[in-house]
Amino acid sequence: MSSKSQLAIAPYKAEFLKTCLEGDVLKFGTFTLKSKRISPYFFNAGLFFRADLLHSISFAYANALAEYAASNSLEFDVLFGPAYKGIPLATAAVDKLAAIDRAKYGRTSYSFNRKEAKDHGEGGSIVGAPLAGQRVVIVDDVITAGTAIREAIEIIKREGGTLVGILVAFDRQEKTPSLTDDDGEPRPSAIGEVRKQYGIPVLSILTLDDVIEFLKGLGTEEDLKRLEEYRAKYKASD
Ligand SMILES: O=P(O)(O)OC[C@H]1O[C@H](OP(=O)(O)OP(=O)(O)O)[C@H](O)[C@@H]1O
Ligand SMILES: O=C(O)c1cc(=O)[nH]c(=O)[nH]1
Repeated sequence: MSSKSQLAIAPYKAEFLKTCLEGDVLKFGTFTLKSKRISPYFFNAGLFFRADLLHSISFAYANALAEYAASNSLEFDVLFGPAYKGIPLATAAVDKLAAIDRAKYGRTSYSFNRKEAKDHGEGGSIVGAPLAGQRVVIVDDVITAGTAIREAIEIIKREGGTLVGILVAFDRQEKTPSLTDDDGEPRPSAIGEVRKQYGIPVLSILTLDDVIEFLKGLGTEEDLKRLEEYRAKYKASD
């Protein structure tokens, strides 16, 4: 890999991106998204199952959150991981927060939803910390059209929690879908809309722009070209 491409983005991002590429978390090809868009790349956080990969992503989450919290006086009680892929991410991130600063984060908790409510035993649809009266940060993998994040926001509201922030590994920086999807009209991203609507920080470790910068000069011209074409088609206006 050339040092030129690695210098184009922050070193901690380049490090995380290399881990994603080595673990096949970030792949190039042809993928159908939840929004039905056809994408030339896919970020599969389900592949952070190996100890070293989970360690890498959960530290990246915890560092990003702790740094933002320190410089912006953000306070939170619970990390909420939407089912399914958000579950191990939020759980591991809470553990790393305590490793970074036990005095500050030792009592920070995790919580997640069941996709189907359980009607026996302890019942209910939330596992982990109850959300009522708590300041909650959503920890998830990717935001594309924002459907999953809006579902998570509704769950937190319903359970009586207060949403204070969102942290994702990857911001695809795509405009929100319209009825015809490819209508050529400028629109903001789902992240931009959520930021505006709720007035909360939405943080991401990596963006599509970061990946494109990183790939420049790496000799993967075909992937780079397809990513740039996709960005031109779906790039959000914010
Ligand atoms: O912004 P959106 O267009 O909603 O798409 C992004 C979401 O879609 C996927 O989750 P999915 O709901 O497929 O569930 P999973 O975690 O069980 O894979 C992915 O993990 C993101 O959370
Ligand atoms: O939009 C999606 O469905 C999506 C995109 C992506 O890169 N990764 C993922 O898990 N889901």
